[in-house]
Amino acid sequence: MTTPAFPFALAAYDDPAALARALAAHVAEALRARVARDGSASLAISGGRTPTRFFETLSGAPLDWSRINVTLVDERWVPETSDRSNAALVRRHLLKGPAAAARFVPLFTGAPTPEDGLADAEAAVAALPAPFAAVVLGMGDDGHTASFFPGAQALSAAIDPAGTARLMAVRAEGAGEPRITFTLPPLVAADLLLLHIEGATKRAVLERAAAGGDAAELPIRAVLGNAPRPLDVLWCP
Ligand SMILES: O=C(O)[C@H](O)[C@@H](O)[C@H](O)[C@H](O)COP(=O)(O)O
Repeated sequence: MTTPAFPFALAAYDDPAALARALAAHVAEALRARVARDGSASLAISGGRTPTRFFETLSGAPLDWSRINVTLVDERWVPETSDRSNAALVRRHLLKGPAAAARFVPLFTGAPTPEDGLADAEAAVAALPAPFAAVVLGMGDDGHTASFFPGAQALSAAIDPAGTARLMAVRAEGAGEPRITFTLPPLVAADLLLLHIEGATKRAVLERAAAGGDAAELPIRAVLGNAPRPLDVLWCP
């Protein structure tokens, strides 16, 4: 067996419920540790279809949620009335029960475009305790993570490990609507950085990415190649 260009550590679970329990336990532990150390903590989570069960499980975690800030790794530039809104997903599935006490910092500002809203969104996230205690990434079948989409004009700036912008507006064919995303540096600086993927297709994409090649083709490579240690991946069929 050849060593992959970008090593990662994969934990495989039997089913989505077992994965969600393990993921929620890891994230809760990272949040608890940061609250104990600093008095507050922040968490950045992904939207899309995969994380719903994880959100539901985490919402019941016995944490001092009033000390926890929650934001999104990326957001589609739509209001919360849209069924494409990641913020709406977080409100519906995470910010309830004990987790209703968390402070949520959405990325959508109501401005007409993400370029117009960028400064206000930057100001909102600048107030978050940094670095993130935990970041949970997802991945699309095209190898995008956060809003690092193949073919996006902003891609090389968004995944520049030496970049200084925290947020960036992104437009890409595969993205649907315009988006706003955290850039690579604040994401890989998290105390705990996890990738949550489900299904054989995504696992195959991850393995192809890890074998090496250009991040412009499979942007998840930017995370695999710049994470401070082999990326922790939670997977189930
Ligand atoms: O807003 C988004 O779309 C996400 O934050 C995105 O990066 C997501 O994690 C992947 O697209 C996977 O999405 P699925 O879970 O729907 O496959």
